[in-house]
Amino acid sequence: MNPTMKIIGLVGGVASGKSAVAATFAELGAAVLDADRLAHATLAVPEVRDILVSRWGNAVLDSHGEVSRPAVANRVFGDTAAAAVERDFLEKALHPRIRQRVEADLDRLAKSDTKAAVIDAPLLLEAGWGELCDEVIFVDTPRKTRESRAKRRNWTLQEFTRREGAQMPITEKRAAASHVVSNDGTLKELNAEVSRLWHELLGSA
Ligand SMILES: CC(C)(COP(=O)(O)OP(=O)(O)OC[C@H]1O[C@@H](n2cnc3c(N)ncnc32)[C@H](O)[C@@H]1O)[C@@H](O)C(=O)NCCC(=O)NCCS
Ligand SMILES: Nc1ncnc2c1ncn2[C@@H]1O[C@H](COP(=O)(O)OP(=O)(O)OP(=O)(O)O)[C@@H](O)[C@H]1O
Repeated sequence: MNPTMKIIGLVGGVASGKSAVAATFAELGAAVLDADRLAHATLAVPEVRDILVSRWGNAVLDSHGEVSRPAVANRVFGDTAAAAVERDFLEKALHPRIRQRVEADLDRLAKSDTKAAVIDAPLLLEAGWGELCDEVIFVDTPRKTRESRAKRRNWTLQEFTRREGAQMPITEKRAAASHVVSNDGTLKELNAEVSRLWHELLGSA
């Protein structure tokens, strides 16, 4: 057993750089649990696919019969009450299953000599997973910088705004965090800041 393993959650706005921070923690020796990837794997579970088809029909499947993420995104993001209802449905189907996977990974890691596990989950606080964490780091990046970085994903400003609007307000995420990392500079500067924080959190462990 490894009772000293630290569990670190990452929060921040859309395209704030949570995955970039997680990548630096991984280089320093942390294990990273990527909730977006776990969500994608969960969408591929047949039972989940059937739940989504029962609500949205076959239009939500791609030509291979797999759940089409763009089709789902179109139904759940948006500032209408109807989109919020569909998003709630999706999250009720996915979040308990993703959490199970996160907890199973944490149990496995706690039995290894891993010093820290990092949970990279855009909805960490909204989903109530903050309670799994010893520390929560807010990745602080101005909105304009995030918008321009999100363009590299071929997201329009509208797509950015739709997703950001479906999340907890930035000020609340920041207030809930135990630490803040600024990501308005270069990746090199970010790496240096994350390294400093790693040593602060883990000491000589
Ligand atoms: C809606 C889906 C199919 C869209 O897939 P797509 O490939 O376009 O986006 P991807 O999953 O890579 O997410 C990219 C970003 O969108 C935002 N986002 C994703 N899901 C949500 C959500 N439910 N609410 C608000 N923002 C979200 C996050 O900032 C995330 O980092 C997918 O995001 C999904 O299944 N979401 C529900 C599960 C979930 O809540 N995931 C977040 C991790 S817990
Ligand atoms: N300091 C930086 N300088 C330049 N590009 C950066 C920097 N930090 C992150 N990026 C880039 O910005 C984009 C968004 O970063 P990243 O994917 O880490 O954000 P995220 O918070 O995980 O996003 P989301 O939760 O929306 O998926 C990526 O293309 C990443 O390479």
